[in-house]
Amino acid sequence: MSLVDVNNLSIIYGENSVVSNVSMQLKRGEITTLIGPNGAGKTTLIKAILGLITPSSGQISRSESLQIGYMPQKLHIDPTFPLTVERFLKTAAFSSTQDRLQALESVGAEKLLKQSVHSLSGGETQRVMLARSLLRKPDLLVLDEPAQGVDVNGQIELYNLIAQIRDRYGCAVLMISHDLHLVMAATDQVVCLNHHICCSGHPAQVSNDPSYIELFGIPGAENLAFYSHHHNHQHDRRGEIINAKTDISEIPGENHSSHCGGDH
Ligand SMILES: Nc1ncnc2c1ncn2[C@@H]1O[C@H](COP(=O)(O)OP(=O)(O)OP(=O)(O)O)[C@@H](O)[C@H]1O
Repeated sequence: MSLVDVNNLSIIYGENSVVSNVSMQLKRGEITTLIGPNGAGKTTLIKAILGLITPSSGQISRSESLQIGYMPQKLHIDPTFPLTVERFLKTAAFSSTQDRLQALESVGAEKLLKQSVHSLSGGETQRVMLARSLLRKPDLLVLDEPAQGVDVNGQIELYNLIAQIRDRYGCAVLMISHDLHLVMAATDQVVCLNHHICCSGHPAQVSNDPSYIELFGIPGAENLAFYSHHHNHQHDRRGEIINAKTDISEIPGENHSSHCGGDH
């Protein structure tokens, strides 16, 4: 059974159709990644799922007493405001010392408890924000570009960590990412959004193809996978559909944008 069921959702701002006819399901134990170009409507869709935006049409059904943990894109804290990680965690939800330590321990950051949030590295900040979102013991964890400001090695660690959290808490995870290839390391369902859903699918078998590893020659290349999907249209630069075609299956190593014609 789904935790969240999105049905024919559309969100229109003025004359701008930002999210158009989107249907998707979020299930316990599954990691879903939203990919798509800037301005494609990813954050808007997430806000609607969080209940922060009323859809123009369509429905979002949430399972009863659904607990959602949300990790925003950025931490906005006045740099002159003294704040330890412990105090920052206390602002999230009612939690005991043990809860806070356990959340930090889940993200491998227990040693940061007494440290100032202003002195954290990019990767440490993301871990602490992740720990904060875990304090509500969420059924659904929503992460808006969790790997922002984290270097490539840190990103691989972060995605592995998210997969571990999914296993440990048994929650569903919905995240936005711009890095298709790294995200493949820890995703069950990929949804490619360009206002409407262009394509969606499961990551396929991890590729051992030498040319694939050569193409993405980074640490953790063995984690890279590709996914297959059908894409039956092209977009112009603004994301408008300009040419509906018969189904095309992507092949390993082929660039998604070669089919899309858009810049995603
Ligand atoms: N409250 C609003 N009123 C009017 N337009 C909005 C509003 N919120 C978002 N938009 C517009 O909707 C479009 C989609 O924005 P959104 O932030 O959802 O995109 P995104 O896919 O998350 O982009 P990015 O990858 O750049 O973060 C943008 O053109 C944005 O300007």
